Amino acid sequence: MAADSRILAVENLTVTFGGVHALNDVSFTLSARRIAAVIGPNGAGKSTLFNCITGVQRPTRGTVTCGGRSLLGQRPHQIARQGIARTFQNLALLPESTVEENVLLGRYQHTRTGMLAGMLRGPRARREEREQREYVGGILEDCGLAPLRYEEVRSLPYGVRKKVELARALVQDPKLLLLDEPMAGMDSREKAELSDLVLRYVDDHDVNVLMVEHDMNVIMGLAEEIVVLDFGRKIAHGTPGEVRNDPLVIEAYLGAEFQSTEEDAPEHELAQSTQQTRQAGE
Ligand SMILES: Nc1ncnc2c1ncn2[C@@H]1O[C@H](COP(=O)(O)OP(=O)(O)OP(=O)(O)O)[C@@H](O)[C@H]1O
Repeated sequence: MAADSRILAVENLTVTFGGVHALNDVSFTLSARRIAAVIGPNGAGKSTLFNCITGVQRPTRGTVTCGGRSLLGQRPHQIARQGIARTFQNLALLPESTVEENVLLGRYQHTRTGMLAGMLRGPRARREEREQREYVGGILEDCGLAPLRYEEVRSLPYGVRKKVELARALVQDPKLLLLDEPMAGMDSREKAELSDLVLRYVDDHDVNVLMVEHDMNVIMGLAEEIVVLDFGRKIAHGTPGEVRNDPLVIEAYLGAEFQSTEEDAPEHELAQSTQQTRQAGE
């Protein structure tokens, strides 16, 4: 085992904007479990947490380490190179480029030939470009996007664009994948498809996922571990069963709807379908 195998450790993380504590002394460690979630009401600090992990936001105080290595002071592209990939709450795609072109952008840190060689299109650059397109083709296939490879992103429905953004994160071959509201704006069929895709990907790759998502059916079906934020503070961290029965979480966010009597028994259609997929893969 490596000296520090913890995939992500957040310690005393604090971010202050003027008088507002977007994050207030938040600490947690993700380790063995593969899919984790951060939940909480609007303004709880979820996006700020993602911004700190990806180097977009410098914390006022505290540390973030991945695999034992501090991420503080690193630029977003340096953090991406360490295997941390992210999707955004609001799509960050190039609408006038094709699906393939958008997803290829995710491969840039895996290319060896530089920009100049690429522009001059020497044989090495051409070979590398072919390899990258093949790699991207495989992920597009996995994501069900292969038939749309040469379509411009702006012509696609919102749910499909969310998938394109996920594909762009997956081609980075990340060890930590941060998904910021990946299911927002999707219908229940699209959510079930995307949940299955995430589960399959996690089963087939050495990757940990941390997601922010408001749909509790999705969270309860996918996450093995949940961190709950409220007004910038961590109010709970545990399994779905623990979190949904936590009085603080019920009061701040969930209400009584997700309370359960039977640990880890999914009550919802999507949770059942994703759990079945997971069991089938075991
Ligand atoms: N750049 C900023 N400047 C000032 N305040 C900010 C900034 N970014 C976030 N905040 C504030 O910090 C708090 C946490 O915001 P954040 O976006 O992290 O919450 P969130 O949990 O992601 O919310 P949502 O679920 O609505 O996306 C909020 O009060 C927000 O208004």
